[in-house]
Amino acid sequence: MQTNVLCGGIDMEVDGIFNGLNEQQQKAVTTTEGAVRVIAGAGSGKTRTLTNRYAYLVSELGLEPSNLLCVTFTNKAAQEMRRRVKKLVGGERDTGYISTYHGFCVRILREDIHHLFYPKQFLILDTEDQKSILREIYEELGLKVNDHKFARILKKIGEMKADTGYVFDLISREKTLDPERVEDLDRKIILSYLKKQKKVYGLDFDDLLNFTLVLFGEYPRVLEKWQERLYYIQVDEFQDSSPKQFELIRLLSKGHQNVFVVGDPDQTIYEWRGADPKFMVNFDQWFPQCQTIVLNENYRSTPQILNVGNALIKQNKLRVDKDMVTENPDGVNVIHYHGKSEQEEAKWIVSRIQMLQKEHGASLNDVAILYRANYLSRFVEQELIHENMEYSIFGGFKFFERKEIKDALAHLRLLAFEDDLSFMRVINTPRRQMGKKRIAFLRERAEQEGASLYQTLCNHIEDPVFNRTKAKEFIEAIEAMKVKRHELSVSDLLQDTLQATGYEALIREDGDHERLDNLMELKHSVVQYEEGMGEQISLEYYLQMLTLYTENDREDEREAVKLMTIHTSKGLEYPYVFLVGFNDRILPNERSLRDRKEYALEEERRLAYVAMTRAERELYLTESEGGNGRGEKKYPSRFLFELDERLYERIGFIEKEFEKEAKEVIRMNAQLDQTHTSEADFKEGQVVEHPVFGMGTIEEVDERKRMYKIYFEEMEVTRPISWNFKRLRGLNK
Ligand SMILES: Nc1ncnc2c1ncn2[C@@H]1O[C@H](COP(=O)(O)OP(=O)(O)OP(=O)(O)O)[C@@H](O)[C@H]1O
Repeated sequence: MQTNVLCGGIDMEVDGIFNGLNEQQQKAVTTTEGAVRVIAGAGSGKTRTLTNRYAYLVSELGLEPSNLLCVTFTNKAAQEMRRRVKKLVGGERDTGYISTYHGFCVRILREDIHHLFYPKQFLILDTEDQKSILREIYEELGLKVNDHKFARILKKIGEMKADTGYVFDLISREKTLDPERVEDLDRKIILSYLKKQKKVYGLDFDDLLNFTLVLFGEYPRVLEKWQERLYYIQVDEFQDSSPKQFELIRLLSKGHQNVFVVGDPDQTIYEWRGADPKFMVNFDQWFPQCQTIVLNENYRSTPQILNVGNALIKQNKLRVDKDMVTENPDGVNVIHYHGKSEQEEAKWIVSRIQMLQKEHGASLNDVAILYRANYLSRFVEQELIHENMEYSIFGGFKFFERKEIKDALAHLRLLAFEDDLSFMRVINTPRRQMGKKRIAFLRERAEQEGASLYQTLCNHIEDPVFNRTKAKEFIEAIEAMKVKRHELSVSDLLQDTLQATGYEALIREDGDHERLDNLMELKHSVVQYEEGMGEQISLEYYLQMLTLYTENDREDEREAVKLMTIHTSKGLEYPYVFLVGFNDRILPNERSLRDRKEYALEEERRLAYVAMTRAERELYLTESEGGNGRGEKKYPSRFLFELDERLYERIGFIEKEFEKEAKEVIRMNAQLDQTHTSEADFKEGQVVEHPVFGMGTIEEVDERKRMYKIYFEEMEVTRPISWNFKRLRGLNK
C-alpha cells in the first residue's frame, strides 16, 4: 500500500508510512481494530512501528489525536514519540495523550478529581517533598531521624499504597485519620503522613494511579466518558506494566476495545518495582480474541552481537522462547576484555575508543559505556578525564559532581583550608539547627572580624545565639580531625571525618543504597590513589589533584562519549557499546540476588541482554581482577561463563587457576544467596545474647556487609557478627 502521507521519522526522508517497514511491521500498523499484542524483540523496530501506527490512525484513518491514547514508559520516550509524530502529522495537533502512565493520570485528575472533593490544582509530591513531610513529622514527634529511616518508612507507605483502600480516608470529609490514637510508631508516622498530604491536597506518584482507579470505580460515568473518548489505545514497553497500570488500560479499553500493546518479555527489567510480565505473556487471558504479531527481525546489530545476546537470554527459564534473527552483514567478533586491575580496564577502554576514532573514523557520540550501578562510572571517568576525552553522563551526574561526593570532599576541604564554601556545604548536613538567622549572624561577625565563617563560629560558640544547636559538636569533630590529620592517611582521614561529623550515618540512615555505594567508591578511590603513589600523600596534594576532576565544566553539546546505567540505556542504540564492570556480584548484582533470589538472577540476565542489544556494530564486555570497595576479590560475571567461548574473542589472559577459583566462588556464593537474609533482625542499641560470647549490645548495623558490630560486655571486645547467624537472641533492655 502506498500513501501520500509524509513520513519523517529520524531515518525516513519523504516517504510513505509503509516504506521502510517489513511485512510484520506493516501488519502491526494496519491492524487497528480489536486487541493486538506485538511481541517485539530487541532492535526489531518497535518505536518505528508505534509511531507510524499513530500516524496511520491520524493521517490515513482521519482520527483526532484527542481520541488516541499512547502510553510510553518514560517521559523521554513520550517526548521522542511526540516529536516524531508531529513530524509525521504536522506540528499543530495536540499530542497530550502521548504520555507516561503518570502523566496521563494527571490529565484525568486535572479534569475530574473534583468528584473526589479535591481541587483541580492539586499538588504533585516528588520524593523530596515526601521526605520534607516526613521530616516535619519526625520533628513533631520528637524522633531522631535515625530511629526510623526515611527510606524504610517510604517503603512502608508504598506498601500500604499497593492497595487503594487508603484513598477513601484521603477523600473522606470526615476526620478518619487519627494518628494521635495509634500506639504503633510506624503506623503513627504513616497516618500522620496521610493527614499532612490531605491537608495540602498533595498526591505522590502512587496516588496518581490510585486516585484514578478509585475515581473510575466510584464514578462509572466518569470512566464511561474516558472510555468513550479513547477510541484507540496503544501501550509501549508493555512487559514492564504493573498490575495497576494494566488495570487502568483494561478499564479504559472496555469502551471501544481497541488496544494495542507492544513489548519484549526478555527486556523486563522492572520486576523489582512491581512490573509483571504475565500481562504480556498471558495477554489472551484478558483479551481472548487478541491477535499476536511477532517482530523478530533485528535491524540494529551484527549477527555476532545478536548471537551473544540470544545465547545469554536462552539461559532464562521463565520466558517465551524466541530467537532474534538479522539480515545485517557480518561484523567483527564481540570482545571480552579481561584486565588485571580496574585502572587497566579503564585504560584499555579509552585506548580502544581512540583506536575506533582513528581507524574507523568513529565519533565520540557513537560510543556508549554502560554499567550496572552508578558508582561504577568513577573508574572510567577518571581515565577519560586523564586522557582528555569528552564524556557526559546520561540521566545522571558525573561522579565528582554527585551531592554526596561533593559533601564528603567539602569536609576534607574544610579541614585543609577552612573555606566558607565548604563550611556552608557541611554545616547543616546533617542538620545542626544552623538556620538562616544564625548564619546571618555569623556572616556579619565574620565580615567585621575579617575571619572565616568557621573561625568566627569557633570564636563565638559560647554566644547564646548558638544555644540549642549542634554547632559545638561540629567544631569538636572538626578540631579532633585537625589534630589527627598529619598522622592519618587521606583515606583514613576521610573515613574518620565522615564518621565523626555524622555525615556517613546520615547517608546510611537515609537508606539510599546508591548514595552509600558512591561514598564507598570514593573511599575506595582514595585508597587506590594512595596505593598507586606508593607513599603517604598530603591532604592538600590530594585535594589539588582532585580539582582536575571537578573543575572541568564541559558542555554537553560537544561530541562526547555517553556513560549511563543499563536501565537508562533501555530503548537506545549506539554503534559501539562497552559494557564495563562485567564482574560477578556487580552484574548480576549482589544485593538483588540476596533480596529476590532466582527471580533476580533472571532479571539481571535480562539486564545484561538489554545492554548487549544496544550495540549496532561492536560490543565489548570488559571486566578486571582486583578488589571491590570492600576489599573482596573480583571475578568475571557468571554470565560470561554461560557463553560458549566460540561466540567471542578474548583480549587479556585469564589464568586457569583463576578461572577455576572464580567458578568455585560463584558456585558457593550462589548457594549462600539462597539462604541470605535481606533485612536485619535487630536494630542499633538492641541487647542480644550470643551462645559463646554472651551478652552484648549492637553498636552498628552494617547494611552493606550485612552484619552487626556487637560489643560483648564480659569480654570487653567488639566483634562483627553476620545477620545470617541465627543464634543471636534479642533481650529486653
Ligand atoms: N523495517 C526496517 N528497516 C530498516 N531499519 C529498521 C526497520 N525497522 C526498524 N529499523 C531500525 O532498527 C533500529 C531499531 O529500531 P527501534 O529502536 O525502534 O527498536 P526497538 O524494537 O525499540 O528496540 P529495543 O527494544 O531493543 O530498544 C532503528 O535504528 C530503526 O531505525
